Amino acid sequence: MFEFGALWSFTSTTMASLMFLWPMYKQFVPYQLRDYLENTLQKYLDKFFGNDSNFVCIRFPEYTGEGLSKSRAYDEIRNYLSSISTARAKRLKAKESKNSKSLVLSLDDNEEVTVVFQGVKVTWSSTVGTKENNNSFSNEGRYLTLSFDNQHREMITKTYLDHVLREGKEIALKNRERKLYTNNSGSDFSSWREGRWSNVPFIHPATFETLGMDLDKKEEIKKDLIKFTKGKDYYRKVAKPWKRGYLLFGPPGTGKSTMISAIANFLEYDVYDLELTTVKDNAELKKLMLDTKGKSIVVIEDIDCSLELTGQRKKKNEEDEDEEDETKKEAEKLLKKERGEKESKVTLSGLLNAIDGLWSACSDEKIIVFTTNYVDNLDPALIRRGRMDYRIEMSYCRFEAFKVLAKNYLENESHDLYGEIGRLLEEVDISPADVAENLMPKSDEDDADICLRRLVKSLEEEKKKKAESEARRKKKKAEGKEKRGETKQSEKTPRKTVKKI
Ligand SMILES: Nc1ncnc2c1ncn2[C@@H]1O[C@H](COP(=O)(O)OP(=O)(O)OP(=O)(O)O)[C@@H](O)[C@H]1O
Ligand SMILES: [Mg+2]
Repeated sequence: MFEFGALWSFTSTTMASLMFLWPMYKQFVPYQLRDYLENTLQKYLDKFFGNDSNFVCIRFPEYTGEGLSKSRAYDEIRNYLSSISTARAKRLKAKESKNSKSLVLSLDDNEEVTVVFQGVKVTWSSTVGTKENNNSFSNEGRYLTLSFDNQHREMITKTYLDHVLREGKEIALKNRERKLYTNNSGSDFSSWREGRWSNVPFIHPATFETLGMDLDKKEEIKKDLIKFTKGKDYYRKVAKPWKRGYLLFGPPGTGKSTMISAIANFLEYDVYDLELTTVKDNAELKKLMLDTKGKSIVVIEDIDCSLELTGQRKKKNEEDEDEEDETKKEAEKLLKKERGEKESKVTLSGLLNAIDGLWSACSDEKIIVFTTNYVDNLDPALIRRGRMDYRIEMSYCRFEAFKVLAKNYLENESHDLYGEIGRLLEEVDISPADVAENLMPKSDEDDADICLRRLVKSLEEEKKKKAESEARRKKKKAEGKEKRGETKQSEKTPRKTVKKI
């Protein structure tokens, strides 16, 4: 009885002291010493209970063994842990993201978090090495440790670690600052310093919601894009590189460039704006393409003006018509030579190879976009299916597109003038850019009513112009007919005379 009482009083005193001392220990003992003490204690306890063979630890140092290069695996695991820690860890570390959009939370140093994966419990801990080796030159500076029961070794080292790295990579892609790249010209001084592409943050605000176009067409495009992004296995199955070509064509100001930004924002892709005229030759073009990363859009704007990509295949009779143009182009070439500018030697076949030659399988998930005002001017080989898989015609502004623009610019969804505007838009070909210009308030006094009236006025003017030009065209045609009639008559007369003779 006495012994039980003594044991009880010893246990309760020890527990009370521990409860009292624990917070002080946590607060006052430096974490390096705590780390050491806890690890040693753990080792003895494991030995005592015969547990030491059951636990496996994998250490992931921040720096790789090779000099100062940062370990990619460490970064990916940290990304993976950031979302888990935010929900579960007691101590977190906050850092401002690169684009300062938000704070990024991660597991604090010397803190741990437990994760259950497929029913198996694993523990991640984040450690800062001891003082002697805690410097930037040491591989032991900071590291993450994964510990788990030995019986799950196979599953954790294969399935779970794969899952962690994949998730980490995806999180990094989501959090990254998106870029707009442009190619440096070969002769540019900066090209060898900065690489083939220069970049700036991509911050264009266009989205599919703000894009004025036929709603069904918009939905169709979005569906196609989503299908593409989920198509990794499909493309592998059909043995095709994971890429898709879009051809955007239509008159100026109909939203082709805006559509590219909307696609980039929708898919969260980078954009490579390729200026073909500054690419020296086919070899450089190939290198540029090889230097692009996945999850990106490679854009060649105004492809019909970029290079003479149709020249070699022109029919004979067209060549005569273009003789005058040729002379002009020759003069321009000479002028360029005099100025020391280099002529691009990229050819159609070079471009075709760069788009879907062997290189295209080198990086995944890439969209190639061509834009043009004159689709008929392009060589059929350049825009055949398989190369340009999806053709999108950006057309003049009709009522549905107008409603989107009115909502964007005026925050207006209905008005008495909508009926009249709808009718006029069916009769007149006006670009969304022109409609947008009319809808944009020019002063603080400009309200929706004033802007819509201004639009009606310019639509009516367009209608009048169209009627006038139609009348002129008809008149010309009639005059032409008349002339031809006269000529024929005058041609016929001598023939008849000849016959008579
Ligand atoms: N469909 C549209 N929806 C919303 N805004 C548009 C649309 N089309 C044009 N705009 C507006 O007009 C401006 C010019 O459009 P954009 O540059 O996209 O036309 P584009 O078709 O690329 O013209 P170009 O053939 O001359 O390059 C844009 O900044 C945008 O504000
Ligand atoms: Mg454009």
